[in-house]
Order: sequence, then structure tokens, then C-alpha cells
Amino acid sequence: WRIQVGGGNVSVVCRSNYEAVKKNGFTINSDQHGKNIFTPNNVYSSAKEAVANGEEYDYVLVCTKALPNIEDPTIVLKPIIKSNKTAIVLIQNGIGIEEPYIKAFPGNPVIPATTFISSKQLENGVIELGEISKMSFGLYTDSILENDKGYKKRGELALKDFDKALVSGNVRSTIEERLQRSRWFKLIWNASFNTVSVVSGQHNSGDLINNPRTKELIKRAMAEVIKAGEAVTGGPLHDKIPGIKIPDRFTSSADLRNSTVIPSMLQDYMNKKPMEHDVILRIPIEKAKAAGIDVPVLETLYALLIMNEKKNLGKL
Ligand SMILES: NC(=O)C1=CN([C@@H]2O[C@H](COP(=O)(O)OP(=O)(O)OC[C@H]3O[C@@H](n4cnc5c(N)ncnc54)[C@H](OP(=O)(O)O)[C@@H]3O)[C@@H](O)[C@H]2O)C=CC1
Ligand SMILES: CC(C)(CO)C(=O)C(=O)O
Repeated sequence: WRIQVGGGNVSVVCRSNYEAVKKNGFTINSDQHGKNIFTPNNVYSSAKEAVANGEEYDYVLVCTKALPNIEDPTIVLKPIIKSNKTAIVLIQNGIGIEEPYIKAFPGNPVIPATTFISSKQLENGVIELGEISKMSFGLYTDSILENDKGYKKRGELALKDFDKALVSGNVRSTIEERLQRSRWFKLIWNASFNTVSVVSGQHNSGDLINNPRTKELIKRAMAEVIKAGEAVTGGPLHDKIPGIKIPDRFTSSADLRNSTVIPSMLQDYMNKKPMEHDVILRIPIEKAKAAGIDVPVLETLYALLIMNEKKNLGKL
């Protein structure tokens, strides 16, 4: 939406909201940008349809839930990626989301993005957007073959143009040099608030910080993510805020009290959809252990979360 406002040509592939979006576009009620109708340049029902007229895209933005435990996330993109010209932008939470794409599409720039927004689809095609809208992203280079000299060049060009497109659409955009550090920083929120919001019995962020025991539990989970993230990425997760102060900063924020958030994981639980516990807990727990960091709170949350999910999805 903001990319189109900035002058870009934007097509979307929709699934269950296809009919509604094809007919009416998206209605977006945003605290920051007011009430808008976003009419995508094209609305498709599948990736195959999106390339039926021979289109080749500069960017494919993946905005689905990251559920590698359920299916290979790259299958759906196969028809769209015709050459290494197309950059794949992963607008998703979690850790370890990039690897399947690097393996399936060697040579295509993979750009993971962390986004601080609060969004909710109220009904098909009707979106509510909270007051924050910022995005940071960078080029994934961790397991790129030494001999692909062009990868970095293609990737850096794609990064710059993506940044321009976002800035033209009035989004606070940042190109991240230390990409994994910013992903772990975002995980501090997701591995704590998102998970406790579900296992506590469906509570929003405001309820959780107003209760001293859940607030304390969230702070402990955050402290484990910070310790693990620092060990895995080899340094502090934030330039200005020392790790030890982050849990207090996050849980005392006045913003949080005023604008309560229903974390995306709780939205999935309430809609009886699978939750992103693989990339938000299982993979980070594995990485923490490999780096020699114990994470008993995260392990407990993971165990409770997957039991809850089984029951919620009728699989127990
Ligand atoms: N919501 C939020 O506030 C935030 C979310 N995030 C992260 O952003 C990512 C996306 O989250 P969110 O927007 O909440 O997710 P939603 O579940 O609300 O939306 C995902 C959309 O992708 C569609 N989709 C999934 N698979 C396919 C497919 N194979 N083909 C076509 N469409 C498909 C879904 O369709 P269908 O309805 O049919 O399932 C749904 O419309 C997640 O990683 C999340 O953690 C990050 C920051 C904030
Ligand atoms: C931090 C938060 C709540 C919104 O930005 C989020 O990432 C999520 O809901 O998964």
C-alpha cells in the first residue's frame, strides 16, 4: 500500500480474502495515515496467475506467517521466481526464516525485514493499523556461496531501491547492517509478549503488564532472549540501551499501556490458526543452546504453547 502511494506498481496474491479484495480492494484504517482504500494494481488468486502474462517482478514480498514446521514456504513462490533479478523480501517475525529461500533460490537476494506495526484484519480486506509504522531490513549473507560475487551487488541495489520506495510512501525505513541483531531485538517482544498472551489464557499486552506476575514472567523471558541473542550475534542487541535495561524499557513503556496490542500469535490462536512457535521459540532455543546459553523460561513457554495449539486445533 505505502509502496504504491510512493509510486510503485503493486500486485497482490490473496487466498481466503481474494473475492473481497478483488471486488473492493483493501480498506485500511490507520492511526497514522487515516482511512484509505488501497486498490492494488492487480489482485491474483495464486502465484501462477500472477505470472500468466509473462510478468517478472523486481520484488516479491512474503507477508505470510512463517510456518516452516507445517510446509516448505518456498513452494508457493516457485512460479514467480524466474531469474535471480527478483529480490525476496521476508516481512516476518522470527529467527532462521531465510535458509529455505537461500536453498530454493540460490542467487536471488533475500532481504529479511522486521516491522514494528500493529495490524489486524477485522474482516476480509478490512485492516486496522496501529500508530507505529517502521521497518528495518538488510541483505542476508550468512550462508551465501563465496563464488556468487554478484549476490552482494544485486542485493545492495535491491536494498537501496526498496528503501527509496518505502521512504516515498512515508514509512520510517532503515537499512540494517547487522541484520541478525535487529531480528533478535524484535524477538525480545515476540518470544515474550506473544507467547505469554496465549499461555496465560488469551490476554492482550496491557493486561499482561498490569499483572505483576505476568509482567515478571515476560521480563524473565526477555532476559533469556537478550542473553541468547547477544551470544549468537556476538554483541549487544541495541546501540544505546544496555541489554540489562531492555526488559524494563519494554514493559514500562507508557505507549504500551495506552495502546494495547493483541499480539499476532494470540490473533492466530483466537482464529484457530497455527502459531509461529517454530521461528519464535524452537529455532531460537536451539541456537541459544548451541551457543551455550540455558533458556528454561523459553523452553517452558514452548512446551505449553505446543500443547495449547494441539488442543486448539483439535489435534490432541
Ligand atoms: N500482525 C502484526 O501486527 C505483526 C505481524 N508481524 C509478522 O508478519 C508476518 C505476517 O503476519 P500477519 O500479517 O499478522 O499475518 P496474517 O495471518 O494476518 O496474514 C497472512 C496472510 O497471508 C495469507 N497467506 C498465507 N499463505 C498463503 C499462500 N500460500 N498463498 C496466498 N496467501 C497466503 C493468509 O491467507 P489466509 O487468510 O487464507 O490464511 C493471510 O491473508 C508474520 O511473520 C508476523 O509474525 C510482524 C509485526 C507485526
Ligand atoms: C510487536 C508486535 C505485537 C506488533 O508490532 C508483533 O510483532 C506481533 O504482534 O507479532
